[in-house]
Order: sequence, then structure tokens, then C-alpha cells
Amino acid sequence: MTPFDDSPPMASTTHPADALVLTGVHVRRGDSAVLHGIDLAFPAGRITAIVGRSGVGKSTLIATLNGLIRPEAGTIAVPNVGRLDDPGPLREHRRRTATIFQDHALIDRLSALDNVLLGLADQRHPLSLLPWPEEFRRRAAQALDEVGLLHRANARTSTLSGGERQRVGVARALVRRPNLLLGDEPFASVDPTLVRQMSAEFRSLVARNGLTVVLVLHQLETARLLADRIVGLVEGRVGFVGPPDQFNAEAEARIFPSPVLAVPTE
Ligand SMILES: Nc1ncnc2c1ncn2[C@@H]1O[C@H](COP(=O)(O)OP(=O)(O)OP(=O)(O)O)[C@@H](O)[C@H]1O
Repeated sequence: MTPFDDSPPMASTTHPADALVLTGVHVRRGDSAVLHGIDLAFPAGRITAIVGRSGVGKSTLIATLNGLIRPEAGTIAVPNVGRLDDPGPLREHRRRTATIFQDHALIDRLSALDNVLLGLADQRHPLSLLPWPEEFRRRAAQALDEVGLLHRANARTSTLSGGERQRVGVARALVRRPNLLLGDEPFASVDPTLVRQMSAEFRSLVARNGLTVVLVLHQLETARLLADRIVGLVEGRVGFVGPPDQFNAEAEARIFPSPVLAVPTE
């Protein structure tokens, strides 16, 4: 198996080229069983898009990968780190993981640079009144440079365009120097034309930084553009795993079945 093999994941085997391996993962939220026995490996250095209809468990899967939700059964293994049901590996996994958000979760009255620095907030005392350490400021400037926004570092975030705000959100994730980048609909508030323009840039940024990326994407078109691999969920189960060019009409009908319309009776 090469690092770029897209054959179905061997969930019981941890391959060195996998960044995360889920085996028989069941997740419950409140009274509902949401994910049912997920077997899935996420290849290192690749972009995986999670797609599926509303309510199938996409956000739940991302929160589970993040370590925010603990499965009621099954395991999540991070090669060279450990299993996420152990507190030590879980802490290390969370340190290596960054998240990008749909609304970018930026503070408008702060500068772009200060918003990026917030990505490091957990690395200093929460009540610190001291200025950010020079090393952190240098890292934040580097992250802004990485997304092509260094020239806007001191601009108030409220004056930035939608695409620029999205880049600040990505820089705030990058400043943590993560191995794993997770996103729940990170491009939802960016104009589709802009997403098309940014996708090549995003892909080369991911390759430059050696990131493993998992994104929930509502737009299939965006998933095809951005991802190396698509995971389609149906009712909390994996219904498709493969490269975008294999996500054909049959797969699309399986992952996005037409709603069954009730036939009115007299
Ligand atoms: N905090 C919660 N407590 C109880 N049930 C929840 C909670 N969050 C989500 N659920 C339920 O879990 C199921 C899956 O939700 P989830 O948000 O993972 O789906 P999704 O595929 O991301 O949906 P969407 O595309 O609409 O965002 C849904 O039935 C939802 O109602």
C-alpha cells in the first residue's frame, strides 16, 4: 500500500501513513445513537472531505476526531501518539490539532495579528496582562505570511473582506503548528467563486505544512475541488470512501438520496 493508496481503509491495521484510525466507533449524543461502528483511516498529508445529508453525523464525527466527544464503543488510534481513550495521548493529540470554523470565530475589534495570536491563548496564563511574547508574535506574523495576509497584519478585522477573514481563521489554526487540521464547514461563508480561486492555494498550503486535513463540506463541488478523498456518511455509517473521481452518480444517489415524498391519500 503506498501512502497515497485510496483502497478501502483496513481499520484494524494501523498503517504508518495513517494519521488517525477509527475502529468500530459508536457515538451517542443525548438519547440518540449517531455514529454506528465507524471503521475509517485518515491518511497522513491528505485532505479528506466528509459529505452527507443534514443530520447524518458529520459534525459529530469531526468533534470525535478532535477528542471533544468520547465514543461509547470502539477506538481512535493516533500512530506514534496512542489511543484517545488514554488521557496522555488525548492531550498530545489535542495539542497537535487545530480547527477552522464556519464563521471564522474572529473578534472584529482586534487586528488580524491579534486574532491569530488567540490561536496560542492556551499556551499562556489566561489572566496574563503582559504583552504577547515576541516569539508568539513572530509565529503569528509567519502564519499570516503563509496565507498571504502579512500586509494586513495590523488591520482591524472588521475591515477585512470575507476571503481575508477566512485566511485569518486559517492562520490562527496554523500558528499552533498542528499536524491535523479539522474544519466544520470552513468555507460556508465564503463566496463559491472565491472558494474556487482559493482551493489551489489551500492545497499547496496543506502540502507545504505537511498537514492532514479533515473538513466537513456541504457543497459537493467544493469537496471535489479541495479533497484528495471523500468520505460519504449515510445515517451515521460510512457509505463511500474514495477519491473524488470515483464519487460517481451512483455514489451520489447513495449518499444524497432523494427525500421520499409521502403520497397523499384521500
Ligand atoms: N448536543 C447534542 N445532543 C443531542 N443530540 C445531538 C447533539 N448534537 C447533535 N445531535 C444529533 O445528532 C445527529 C447528528 O448531528 P450532526 O450535527 O453530527 O449532523 P450533521 O451531519 O453535521 O448535520 P448538519 O449537516 O445539519 O450540520 C442529529 O440527529 C442531531 O440532532
